[in-house]
Amino acid sequence: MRYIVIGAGAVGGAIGGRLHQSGRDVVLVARGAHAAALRAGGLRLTTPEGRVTLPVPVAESPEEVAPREGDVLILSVKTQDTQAALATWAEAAGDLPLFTAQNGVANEPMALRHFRRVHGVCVWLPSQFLEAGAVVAPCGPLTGILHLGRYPEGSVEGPVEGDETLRRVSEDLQDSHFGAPVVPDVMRWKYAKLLSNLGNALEALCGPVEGEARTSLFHRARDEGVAALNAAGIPFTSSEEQAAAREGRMTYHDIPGAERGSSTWQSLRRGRSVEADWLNGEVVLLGRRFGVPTPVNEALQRHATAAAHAGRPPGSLAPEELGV
Ligand SMILES: NC(=O)C1=CN([C@@H]2O[C@H](COP(=O)(O)OP(=O)(O)OC[C@H]3O[C@@H](n4cnc5c(N)ncnc54)[C@H](OP(=O)(O)O)[C@@H]3O)[C@@H](O)[C@H]2O)C=CC1
Ligand SMILES: CC(C)(CO)C(=O)C(=O)O
Repeated sequence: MRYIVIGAGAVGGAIGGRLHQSGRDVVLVARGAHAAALRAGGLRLTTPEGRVTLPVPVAESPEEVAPREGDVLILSVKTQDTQAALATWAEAAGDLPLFTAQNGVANEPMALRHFRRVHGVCVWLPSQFLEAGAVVAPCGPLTGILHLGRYPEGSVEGPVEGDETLRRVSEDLQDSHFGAPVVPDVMRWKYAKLLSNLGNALEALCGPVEGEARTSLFHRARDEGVAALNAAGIPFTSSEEQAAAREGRMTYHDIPGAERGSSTWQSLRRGRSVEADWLNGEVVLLGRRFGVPTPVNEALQRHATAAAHAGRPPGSLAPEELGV
């Protein structure tokens, strides 16, 4: 089995790097200065165990990878880049299985337009990509926990337990410093994760979610998300269920010299576009469809997107300036 990791940034670099370290066949697909740095000097992966340089093969296009029978695609671009990546890879990938190692809940239906065999991944994997060629994955003993499941759930190919691809990918990940439970309801996990990611834009705009003003804004954004999911009849795992899955298995370690911030914070820090339309924007969409007011998520979506367009760095807004 060869893993083609499309979008080898924070999450893709950590997953691809760990799989490579455990002897799996991996190709990292990257672009721009990051691709050049990976080719020139390998992937510099920092974990609580230290920093290693991994000579993982790198590619920039399907032609260079030449996908073949037995390959598995892992999609780990931000959601705003999903459609373009799917369109680039679908033809060359044929009937190969695709795993969506991404936040939000919009990637799986997008992927299903192009790929028959789609597997959702709920990604608990704090990781940083701030410098070309370098990824930091600060958690241990597990680097991350990746719940895996078929999309759509209960699809035509029989019970999830009999899915050979899921079983093998789960085994490979578990040999590579990840928890990787196969679940029959991966979207239930992903909707719960979406609720926690409603704080990403807030942290990127206003700084860490601490202190009265920012904590209260996060709770309001989350409450709107819960109300929208309930109104839409969408199930999500409870905080207790999620905490039990992670219990003592993933502790955040301070890595000297490494900055800390969510994936959206990192996007602003690197001057890139943000994922807010697909995180806060998912709640806004559901709110509009099911009659639930979502003013805090609307403000976070709007301000985060504007900050990215204007090239503003993280932390440029006071909580009061959100106007909610
Ligand atoms: N970072 C984290 O801690 C976590 C992130 N996630 C989720 O994981 C997903 C990925 O996030 P993250 O790893 O942070 O994102 P990153 O921005 O770190 O990595 C994505 C990489 O994909 C590259 N890319 C985009 N499109 C293409 C393409 N068509 N071909 C090749 N490369 C491409 C980007 O390039 P460029 O830089 O040029 O745009 C970037 O290098 C998101 O959904 C995020 O929310 C989930 C849990 C934790
Ligand atoms: C909340 C966090 C850091 C956890 O992995 C994340 O999902 C992100 O940065 O997008």
